Amino acid sequence: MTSIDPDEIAKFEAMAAEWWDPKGKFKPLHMMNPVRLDYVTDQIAAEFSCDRRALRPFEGLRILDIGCGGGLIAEPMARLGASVTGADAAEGNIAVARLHAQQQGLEIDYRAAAAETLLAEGEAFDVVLALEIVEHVADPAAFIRSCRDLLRPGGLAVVSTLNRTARSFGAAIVGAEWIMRWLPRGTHEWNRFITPDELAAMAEGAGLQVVDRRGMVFNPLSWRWSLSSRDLSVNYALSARRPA
Ligand SMILES: C[S@@+](CC[C@H](N)C(=O)[O-])C[C@H]1O[C@@H](n2cnc3c(N)ncnc32)[C@H](O)[C@@H]1O
Ligand SMILES: [Mg+2]
Repeated sequence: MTSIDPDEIAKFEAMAAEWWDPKGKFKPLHMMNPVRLDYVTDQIAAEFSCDRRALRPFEGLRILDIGCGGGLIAEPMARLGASVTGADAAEGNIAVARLHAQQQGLEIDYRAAAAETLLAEGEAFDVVLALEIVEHVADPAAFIRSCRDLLRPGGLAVVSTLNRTARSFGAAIVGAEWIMRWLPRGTHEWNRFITPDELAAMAEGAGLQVVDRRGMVFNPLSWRWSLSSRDLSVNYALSARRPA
């Protein structure tokens, strides 16, 4: 089994140099990053009863960021004290991520690998982050099962992706690719987007307990992102626990 879809990896290889350019092709991820980080941090802190006021609240936690890209989330996780492994199937991304972490003086274990490769190596983590990757893998349900297997019992998975709605077509394809041209045309394929119910069913099918679902909403008037428990129509995240 491989979760790798070669055409998808090629798209990301071609954009690798732009990961840390906030005005480049990953502008949407940079814009969304603070709100995403808030969500991920809250979920992890709640699940593992971390002391949010501590200097390094995630000290002692082993976090895997699967499909880490340039490390936009792996880096803040390391700053919060976690021991972070970042894996991506695109080697160019890993080269960029390694160099950037080094420049920041951060120690992150970066690997050019898919989830299955880490599994074969017998790795297990307290937290698996799979942000904006399920819509790019070959078989999302099988990928979620690999994420489960990479969690130790009692571990937490946080998955974020795009819902498959008329609004997500308008925002992610027409808005971000055709009008704003933030992303090259064809970066996203709408029919690969996954609804929250479908993602929850995949998680439950893998034996995970869904603990939270949250929308990440962009307001074009204030140009701001916020979290919402009601509006999951475009971007959203789901957290699920592997039972102990
Ligand atoms: C949209 S990017 C998201 C990057 C990062 N998670 C973030 O949100 O900032 C998706 C990433 O997943 C990677 N990817 C796609 N399929 C993968 C697979 N099967 N195994 C590992 N990485 C994969 C791509 O190379 C790309 O870097
Ligand atoms: Mg995406």
